[in-house]
Amino acid sequence: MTATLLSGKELAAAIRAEIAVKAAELSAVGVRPRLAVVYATADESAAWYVRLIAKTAEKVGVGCEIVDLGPDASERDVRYKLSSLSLDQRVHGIILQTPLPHGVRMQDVALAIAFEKDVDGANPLSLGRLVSGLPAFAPTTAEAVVRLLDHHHVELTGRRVAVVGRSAVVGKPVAHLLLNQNATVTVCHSRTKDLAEVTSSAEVVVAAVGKAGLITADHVAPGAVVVDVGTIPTESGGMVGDVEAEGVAAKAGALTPVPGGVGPVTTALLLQHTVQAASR
Ligand SMILES: Nc1nc(=O)c2c([nH]1)NC[C@@H]1CN(c3ccc(C(=O)N[C@@H](CCC(=O)O)C(=O)O)cc3)C=[N+]21
Repeated sequence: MTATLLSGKELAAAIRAEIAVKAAELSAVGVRPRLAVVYATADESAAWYVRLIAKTAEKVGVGCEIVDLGPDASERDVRYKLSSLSLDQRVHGIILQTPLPHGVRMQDVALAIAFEKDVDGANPLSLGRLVSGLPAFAPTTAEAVVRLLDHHHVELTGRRVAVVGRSAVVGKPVAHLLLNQNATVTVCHSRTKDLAEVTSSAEVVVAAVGKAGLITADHVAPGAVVVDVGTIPTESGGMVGDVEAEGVAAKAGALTPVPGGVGPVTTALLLQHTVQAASR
């Protein structure tokens, strides 16, 4: 048996087409949706992702402002920039890219992102509102996982789902979104004892750790649905996920590819949130 590939390309294209229409409508009444992308790292893959956002934004008629604070930016520098962008009437969405400079913590600086512009759900207030059932933007990667499963008609109600990873940007919010879809969610992490035993008793496994090949065939039940959130750059300039794809594809029922899975949906949702923020 070989797993069905759950592509994210078609869903991402459909979301982009929707955004293009809405962005054009807004531009026609004088509101051009605009996203600010802030980064403060010399990390090559972050710079690559920033360019990808800018390129995609341009294609769908969303303005994009790239702010490079440099890898030596202080907490104060980052907060100041996020505060001024929050006050800037022309900017509707703000994303602060990771990784951040040494000693700068996302939860501290993201408080400076106005929550109406917090299109990647980074402000602790957004996460709190989300969990409380109040309107808020979810972190795009977490939302992309649930949207992709829905697009491929993967039922979540009553299903056992194992989330591997507990970050504030993916693991925790995706666990919450899955819970909202009535899944029974187990969150695993680096201290989980016998990870393979836990994940192989799940019908859906979401891998969101950032360690290449962590999830092998031994970690999944025959026929399970596996979502790979990892995007780890390889030395040859490619990209791999948290899932050892070849082995897992031979055992799982379905698997999201890397690239071409969760990634494109993530970027599309970032722009969709920006258009939603602009239409308010
Ligand atoms: N605050 C914050 N939020 C993020 O969401 C965030 C971040 N920081 N830092 C960096 C990572 C990385 N990330 C990716 C998103 C989409 C693709 C993506 O679309 N990848 C294409 C690759 C296409 C190609 O290889 O050319 C694909 O999967 O098909 C990749 C990586 C979001 N991140």
